[in-house]
Amino acid sequence: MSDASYRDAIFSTPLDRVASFSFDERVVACFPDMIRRSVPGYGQILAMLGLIARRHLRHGGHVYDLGCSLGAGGLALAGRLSPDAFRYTGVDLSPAMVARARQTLADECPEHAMTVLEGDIRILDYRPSGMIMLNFTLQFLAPEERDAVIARLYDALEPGGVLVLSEKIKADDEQDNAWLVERYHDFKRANGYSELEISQKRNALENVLVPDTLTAHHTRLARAGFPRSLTWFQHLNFASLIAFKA
Ligand SMILES: C[S@@+](CC[C@H](N)C(=O)[O-])C[C@H]1O[C@@H](n2cnc3c(N)ncnc32)[C@H](O)[C@@H]1O
Ligand SMILES: O=C(O)C(=O)C[C@]1(C(=O)O)C=C[C@@H](O)C=C1
Repeated sequence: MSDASYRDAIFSTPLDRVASFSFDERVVACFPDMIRRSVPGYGQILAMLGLIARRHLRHGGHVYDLGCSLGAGGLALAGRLSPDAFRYTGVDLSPAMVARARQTLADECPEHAMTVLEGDIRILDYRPSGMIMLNFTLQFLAPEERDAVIARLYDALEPGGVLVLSEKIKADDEQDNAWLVERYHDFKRANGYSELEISQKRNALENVLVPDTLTAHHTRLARAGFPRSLTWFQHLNFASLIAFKA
């Protein structure tokens, strides 16, 4: 890999005031390590994206990766599909993420048609697409903004198109939710995060990453017009859904 990646130590020292989490230069520099150690099943979800595209995307179809960060979704597709099989557009609001994603995709898959736009998925002028990936991004939008974005993605999808939506989730039942969150913290401990890192990150994400329940996600997808959606992956309080446009 051309992009140096550092171990995530952002919340490892006591901070007087824990600022709200943001995708700044410091997060970008350690992002591959952070997401791998913080999202249960992240690698498994990425590994399936190419297989889903092979089944659902017509040859040469267009794919969006919204909130693409360093372009991991694009790399996953390029690993499974030939250059003529798809065109990829990653979109991210963070200039530091966009710069690194462009460099990584150019270095790692020079033969593929990969574009990365700096933009806001809430106001993007979407082009018709066969597949849209929204991996751990919707959770960062204000809850009242989520319906409108999903409705616009439904409109952008071509007939037969699919939306892959991966999210941190909340369980419907409070007791179930507490168990999942406790085991999620065990997962983080097992991946080398300290108590201080876990609690400071939790504070930084408060009101920034607001998870929905799976029920809320499926209901929203139906409201936007998707006739069918299912949860195809769940590991603790992280899940991935797929929604089909008729
Ligand atoms: C957890 S990361 C996504 C991880 C990435 N999809 C992956 O698979 O590696 C969330 C990303 O969403 C981006 N983001 C948040 N709000 C956004 C918005 N309104 N428009 C575009 N990108 C946004 C952030 O800058 C960040 O890079
Ligand atoms: O660390 C956490 O508590 C998380 O929720 C993980 C999570 C995410 O789900 O997006 C939060 C922020 C970073 O983008 C990477 C991973």
